[in-house]
Amino acid sequence: MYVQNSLPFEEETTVFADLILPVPIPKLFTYRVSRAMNGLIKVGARVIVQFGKNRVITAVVGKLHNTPPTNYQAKYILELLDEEPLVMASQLELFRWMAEYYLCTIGEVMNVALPSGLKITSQSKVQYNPDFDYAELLTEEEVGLLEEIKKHQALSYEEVARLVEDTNVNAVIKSLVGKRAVILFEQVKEKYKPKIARKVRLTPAYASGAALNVLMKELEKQPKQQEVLLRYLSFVPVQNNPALNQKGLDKAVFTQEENSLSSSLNTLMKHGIFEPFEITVSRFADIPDTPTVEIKLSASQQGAVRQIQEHFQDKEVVLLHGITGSGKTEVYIHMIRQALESGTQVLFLLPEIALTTQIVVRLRKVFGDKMGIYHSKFSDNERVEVWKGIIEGKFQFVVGVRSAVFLPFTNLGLIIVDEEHETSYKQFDPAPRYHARDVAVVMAYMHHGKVLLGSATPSLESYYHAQQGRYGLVEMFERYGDAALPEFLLIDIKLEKKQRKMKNEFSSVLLDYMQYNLEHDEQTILFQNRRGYSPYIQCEECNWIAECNNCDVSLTYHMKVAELRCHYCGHKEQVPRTCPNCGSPKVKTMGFGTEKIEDELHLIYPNARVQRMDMDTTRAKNAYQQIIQDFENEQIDILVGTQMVSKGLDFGNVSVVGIFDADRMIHFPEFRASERAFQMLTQVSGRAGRRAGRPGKVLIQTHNPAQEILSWVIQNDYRRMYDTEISEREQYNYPPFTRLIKLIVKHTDRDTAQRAAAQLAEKLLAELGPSRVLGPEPPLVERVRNQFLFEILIKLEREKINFKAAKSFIQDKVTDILTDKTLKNINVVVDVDSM
Ligand SMILES: Nc1ncnc2c1ncn2[C@@H]1O[C@H](COP(=O)(O)OP(=O)(O)OP(=O)(O)O)[C@@H](O)[C@H]1O
Ligand SMILES: [Zn+2]
Repeated sequence: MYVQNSLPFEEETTVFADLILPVPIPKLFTYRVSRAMNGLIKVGARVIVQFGKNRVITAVVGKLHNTPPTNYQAKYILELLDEEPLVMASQLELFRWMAEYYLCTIGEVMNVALPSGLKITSQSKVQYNPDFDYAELLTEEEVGLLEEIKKHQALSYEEVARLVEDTNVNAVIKSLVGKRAVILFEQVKEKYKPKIARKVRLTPAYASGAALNVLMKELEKQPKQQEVLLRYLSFVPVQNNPALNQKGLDKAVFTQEENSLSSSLNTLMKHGIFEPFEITVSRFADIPDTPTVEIKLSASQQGAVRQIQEHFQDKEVVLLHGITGSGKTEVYIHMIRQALESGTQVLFLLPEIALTTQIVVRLRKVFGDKMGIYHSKFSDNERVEVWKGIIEGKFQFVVGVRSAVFLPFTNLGLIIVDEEHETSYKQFDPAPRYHARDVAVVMAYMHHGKVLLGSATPSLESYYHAQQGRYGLVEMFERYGDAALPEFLLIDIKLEKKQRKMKNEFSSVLLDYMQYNLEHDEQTILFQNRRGYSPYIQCEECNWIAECNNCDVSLTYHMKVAELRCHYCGHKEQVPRTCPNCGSPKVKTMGFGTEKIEDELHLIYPNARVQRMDMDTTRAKNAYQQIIQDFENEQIDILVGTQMVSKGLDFGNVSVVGIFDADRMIHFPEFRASERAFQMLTQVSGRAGRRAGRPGKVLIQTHNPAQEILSWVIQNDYRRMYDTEISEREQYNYPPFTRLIKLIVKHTDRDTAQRAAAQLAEKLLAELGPSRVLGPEPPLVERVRNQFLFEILIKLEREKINFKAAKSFIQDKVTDILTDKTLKNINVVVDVDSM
């Protein structure tokens, strides 16, 4: 199936290479291969080329041939970076598919696929320093900028200039460099550097018991040098076991302190007693690597494994629907083992947030350092290590977030997608706007491998495919061990308010349960899917609300930093002391987020150990991990958080889960709202009572306890939710019965945006008909970062429509708009399978 790696070249022929350049232009570029490079260059290798007047960029060889381009003179490739392909033929095939399916260019796919450490650039770039751990040193502006840099992996000076408000870009960058938050790249060079540890050891002449005794005597007159030797021996007991000397000791042991011993160590090295050496260390060393623990599957888990295997006989994909705490992870582990034993590679996908200590540690215990980890919180260097490790055969098995689908697998036997319903599997920006679960299915097909999707609350799409017989379905309806599902209490806060029983955001019932938990050393999780202190501030006199300058959205009040912040563009400003509109001092915070709940908890329970977990408290590299660990060690009584607390966490001592503001999730104006609310409520509830003998309680605060969806959650009745929702989807032509393509038209001028969107919609409508084209309409937030948005939603039936042809038609119409001279600077985002 895969193309041959390199052409057998005759001496005389001129060789050309079609290159994949990281640019959004939908074609490959032909460059000329020099004689010297001729026999060496291979498809999938990286090369450096000049592109345009003064850009030097990294490209990947897509094809080798002997046909010169007809309409331009091919430039020479400047440099060949790899002797062996860095991008496998199987990846190229997948990337081509992604570009075609998601309506973007293969260059854009490549750009996202390659860790930036494998890319080279001639411009000065600022890159996030992954080892930076001192967020508290930064000003607010720097924090915002750093977030952007992190998001884009690296930014050029110009890009940074566009992001900072005051004109002094240099000063900001200089400060960030000074604080070691970012790294500057000036020249053309590879960014990846292996991590080196500097070590010292005794030279062979001294590495035995007898020689050491002599040496000890000799050093009696040099107490400092003797101290070096003694310290070395205390860590590396060479007297008892001379072989230990080989591994040596970190040099830092002698140099890192106030009265450092480095000069004495240097003297000893000069005299040939100690010798320095270096080793390359893996960057994953800090994740524990404990020996294998044997796990016995329960009867229900064994049953699930057997059924999955049976389905795999004739199905490519199996959906494992197992309730929260049913022990899906152990089932995965079993399947992974089998696949590895049969000699294939395995990929385990996890949603962004859940990939932390807990599950990784569980997998590490079983698979040790044969397992690679691919995560956005890891540094670029670490990602390069995984990439190369897969090619070298060091990692047969990789656990990773959505971008792990880009890794250089050649022989995938099994892909597991845990929490397959998670929306974070869908990438929104930049292109390719792919869904990692769907890509996994295609990928497995290309590799002749299998896919196991798992969830306690499957997406409607996957469950539908299972109902249709396209996927195998395996279900587990009991928790592991004798743990029971939690009991639910619906708290009518309308009633409590009337009876004046509420204490700020807390119902009396919730307070009672938390009190009980505090007294009995049991833990509580509180869930509010909104960060910050309050979502807006308002003037009591004139009703003025603080809004963002750049976006049509209210500013969130953050108490700890005493600021108003825009959650769409990152804009920040001071909190006004008086209303800017009428001058009244009665400006009040309205609504509540996690920060307010945390704050109130401190007042209500001054002695309780309260921790908040949301995007604001988990920015630093290890913050998330630390919170999880503290909670696991029961050093936290109450954990307050956004959806971060709802995902896959497994704690034994949580007996109460409290949910605020359930109504807002349920009534969100979006066709997936019921499905999402059900998933979110079920998942967060599932964190309670996960061990036998310790039943859990879930308290849901709502204005309307009679809502149907709450009864589904309480009865853990996924099927009822599914049946109700699926019939609505069918009736109104929504997925899984249709495929959605969302077009977002953007412009800084509202009229231009609207005009362009209307034009585009009209053209689409003429061909596709009114039942398939909705809009244009402004989205919930009409303006973001000073761009006005209009959305067009296209619904294409699964069966009736030729998806490929329809997409190509849509792409054409989009190109028309983008190239329309009367619509300067218009931007259109094309989002296939939009969520
Ligand atoms: N066979 C087993 N032997 C010992 N412990 C097990 C076994 N199976 C599951 N467990 C334990 O039961 C608990 C729940 O399992 P697990 O976390 O895999 O559930 P899950 O199905 O992934 O739930 P969720 O969907 O809520 O994340 C874990 O603490 C796990 O270690
Ligand atoms: Zn904004």
